[in-house]
Amino acid sequence: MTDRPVTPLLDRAKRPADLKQFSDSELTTLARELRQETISAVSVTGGHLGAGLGVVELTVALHAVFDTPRDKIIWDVGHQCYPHKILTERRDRIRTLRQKDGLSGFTKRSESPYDPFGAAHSSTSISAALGFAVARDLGGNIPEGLGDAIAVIGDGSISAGMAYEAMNNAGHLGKRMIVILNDNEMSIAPPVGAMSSYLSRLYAEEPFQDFKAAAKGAVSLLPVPFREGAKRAKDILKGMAVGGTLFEQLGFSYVGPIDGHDMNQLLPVLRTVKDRATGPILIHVLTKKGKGYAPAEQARDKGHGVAKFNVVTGEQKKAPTNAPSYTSVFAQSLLQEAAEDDKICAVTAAMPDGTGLNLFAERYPSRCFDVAIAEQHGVTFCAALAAGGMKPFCTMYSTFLQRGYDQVVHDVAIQRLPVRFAIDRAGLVGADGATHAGAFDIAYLANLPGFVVMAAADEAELKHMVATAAAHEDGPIAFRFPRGEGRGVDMPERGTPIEIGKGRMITQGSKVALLSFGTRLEEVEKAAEALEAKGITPTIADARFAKPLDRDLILSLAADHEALITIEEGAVGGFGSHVAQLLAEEGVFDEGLKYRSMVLPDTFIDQASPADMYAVAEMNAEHIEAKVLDVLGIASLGAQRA
Ligand SMILES: Cc1ncc(C[n+]2csc(CCOP(=O)(O)OP(=O)(O)O)c2C)c(N)n1
Ligand SMILES: CC(=O)[C@@H](O)[C@H](O)COP(=O)(O)O
Ligand SMILES: [Mg+2]
Repeated sequence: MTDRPVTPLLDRAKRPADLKQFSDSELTTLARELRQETISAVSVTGGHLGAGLGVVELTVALHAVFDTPRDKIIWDVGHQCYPHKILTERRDRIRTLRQKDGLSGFTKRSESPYDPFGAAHSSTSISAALGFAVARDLGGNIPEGLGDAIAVIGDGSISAGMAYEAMNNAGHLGKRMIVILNDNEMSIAPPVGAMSSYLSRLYAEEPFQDFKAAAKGAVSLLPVPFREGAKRAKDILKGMAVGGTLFEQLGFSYVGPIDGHDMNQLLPVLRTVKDRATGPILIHVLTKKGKGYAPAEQARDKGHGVAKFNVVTGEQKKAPTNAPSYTSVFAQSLLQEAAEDDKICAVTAAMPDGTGLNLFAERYPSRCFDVAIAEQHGVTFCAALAAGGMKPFCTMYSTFLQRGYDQVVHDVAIQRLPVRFAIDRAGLVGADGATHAGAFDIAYLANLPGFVVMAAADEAELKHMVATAAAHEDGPIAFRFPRGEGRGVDMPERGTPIEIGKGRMITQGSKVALLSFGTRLEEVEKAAEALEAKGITPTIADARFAKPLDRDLILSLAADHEALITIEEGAVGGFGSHVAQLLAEEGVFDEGLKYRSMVLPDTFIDQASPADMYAVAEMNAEHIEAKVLDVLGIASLGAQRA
């Protein structure tokens, strides 16, 4: 059902400045309409539903109290920004969210001046807010002006080191800035870790103890009705009652916790903070992820990420699948390996479901670790697990592993520790767009001495690579695989370790060799079929390894063919570059080999379906076919004839 909700007040709110004309009770009604509009929009696009629903009142209150875009609202991760987009002159395009040529599912500077800082990876917002605050105080000059800087960060995202690095710096600098801690007691999964327990303690029912001490602090920031209302004061002072919050010790004034769905609390607190803040302030806001939409509230993940759905029933329209997902093949294969080897353990950074490790956690709870959003820690933790004789599988999305890169180099690679990196979401991922593309891991891992880097061409290969990684003890090893379902190939009962550095021939042809690394192999095979019809039979090989390269395979392909083309789902500097280096060093170019390397282009590709994104990258079957014709000079002959 895609009927639009009736939204008379929202229809009048063309831009945030219009909110200034509304009374507080109208703002409450406006929030109700905004929630309905958000649900309606996501029902036709799919996307991150629960987080946005949880911040509807907060979004309205922030835009009503502050003056955006002069004041900067910086949404951490940005997955909760759909209501913000609706209020900031993008309502007309809200039903294009996450679609090709549509609105991004995250905040994006190039999209709107109301998005002062882009995001999608978590825990950057406090650093960004501090940067804006300092730029303001140093006289920075931008067209929208520089006013208040407000970071809105979730209880899941505040687990990451960056947030503490930023608070440490902000508390020291003492600049006026605002951090809103949006505490819904959820990450994607229920949050884990001591910090999460600490936040819960801040609002647990504890007896009110020390009004006097508290009165010196945050309470003086609050408006009179708040100071006088014993119940509210009690609520707000609970943080003080447990002896001064961590945030205060870091130099922030702490206000809260307040009910983030109650405009009568949000508006006065924000107004007072706006009027009186002199230094860094943290406002602790309690919200419910998925608030106001029963199917989201009741879902295990609180509607974190949904497909298109029926608004009335909440039923999601998931596309039928013909093959298991790569993630599930990985997860099942790891379970098989772990059943045979009690040293195998698994680490995720707040993505238990996305990586399939929820299954591992169920079966082997003592060997599975959700370290929260803390990729840097997760990698070093794995390094030491390996140093301690365990066999850790550090299971992360390619894009999030980027955050742990120094740890990969310094703690894993230099010490030659056998950490197994299971890299999910390799290549272009679709609706999450450029921020989530797994574009760089081949390049950033294959340049590290001693690393083994593999890519699975299909789900059976993935199974073998899990077995290979489990068996590999001589230093770090990584294997990558994409988002989505496999090819539907026959699957072995168990994976068998592959010889390190050995690729495989797929078909023997002549003239041109196509050397694939990863799941573009399917497109290569489609291209070969089309080429057959033109009388060209390419040789096809699956490299399996970007490091160590299968020198014999590559040099023999080079020797036996007029042209060699590599293809990989990664940026320049990866597999193809290593092949080119080998060929150059071996003098193969001196003999006249025609060499081409198909990699992701040197641009960030916006969201679309993966196939459409690969079309932009010119890496689908038709592009491979065209590349072959071009390198053999056949396309140009055709062009001359035309
Ligand atoms: C560095 C990084 N790691 C992992 C993720 C995946 N991720 C996106 S949102 C999210 C949960 C965030 O929880 P929280 O900040 O509490 O926001 P909520 O969804 O509860 O509103 C995670 C783990 C990410 N975006 N960035
Ligand atoms: C916002 C975020 O980073 C995650 O929610 C991400 O969108 C999940 O991606 P998958 O859907 O591929 O698990
Ligand atoms: Mg949360």
